[in-house]
Amino acid sequence: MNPTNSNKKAINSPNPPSGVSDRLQVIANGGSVPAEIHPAIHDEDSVLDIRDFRLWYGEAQALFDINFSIPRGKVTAMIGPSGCGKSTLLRSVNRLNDLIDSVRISGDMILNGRSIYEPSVDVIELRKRMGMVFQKSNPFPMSIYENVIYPLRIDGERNHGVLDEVCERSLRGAALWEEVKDRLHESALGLSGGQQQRLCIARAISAEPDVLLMDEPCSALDPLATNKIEELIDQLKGDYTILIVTHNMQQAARSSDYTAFMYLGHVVEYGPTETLFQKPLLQETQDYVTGRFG
Ligand SMILES: Nc1ncnc2c1ncn2[C@@H]1O[C@H](COP(=O)(O)OP(=O)(O)OP(=O)(O)O)[C@@H](O)[C@H]1O
Repeated sequence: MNPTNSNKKAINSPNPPSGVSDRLQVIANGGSVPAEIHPAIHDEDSVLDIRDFRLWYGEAQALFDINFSIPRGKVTAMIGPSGCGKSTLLRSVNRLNDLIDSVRISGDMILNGRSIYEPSVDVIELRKRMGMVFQKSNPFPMSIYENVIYPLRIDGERNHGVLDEVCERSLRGAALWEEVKDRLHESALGLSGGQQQRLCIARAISAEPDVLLMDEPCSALDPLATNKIEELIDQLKGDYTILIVTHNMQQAARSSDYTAFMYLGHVVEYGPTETLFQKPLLQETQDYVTGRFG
């Protein structure tokens, strides 16, 4: 497939594109190429459709014409060199970027058939339908129990039976119950780093989100704690749709069902993880996943 002729800068660049291998150069020159989307994705039931999504920080465009869908009950990883827009795209799903004054967007995202960016959308309600886990665990300075049920508390739930049940279910779901069941009312800040991250996952799933967003959830953890989170991701999929940003190629290969390779704000190739890592459609993807650049 040839790059599109949509951008004059690319067409008139001193080294005009001659084919697939020049894609990243075209993008670097400010041009646009259509993403390679593997047909397998079309067989999936999609929970989130990203449509012609673009984002600017002030004058600087960080995301370009993003079009892809996130399959329900699967783990989708976003990979790509630093600064390619992975976190920006992830944060756009729950409209966290709204909190930055200079951000402007166009296009839309459709969650379970409903627009995320329509003016009438209640952003607080929208965020309740998303769980978010950050790079650095962020337990609140309160008990383990209160951390887990926090989303229900702010929703006004007072029934102790319901709160207890959600607390146990979420902690079991986050593979933390056995380790903390005898100290639920102790401070969450006394847990280890890996436990704190699993606690944040428990809090994120307590409100049964439509999508669980994870931004480098293991980057601050040691290999053992990382392993536990990866096992947990494996257990959670099916019940939850997970969208994860990772720098760690092995982690993407191990933990995800689908992978999107991004470069300078563009999705370059998106498909089943195994294919993307072993037999991608594009040489550029092959070069990235085998560590030739990035
Ligand atoms: N708050 C912000 N204001 C202005 N520019 C920003 C802001 N956040 C990110 N950017 C820019 O947007 C682009 C994409 O950044 P983003 O953090 O989304 O990339 P990333 O792929 O997640 O990077 P990394 O892997 O290093 O975390 C970068 O050029 C970055 O400098």
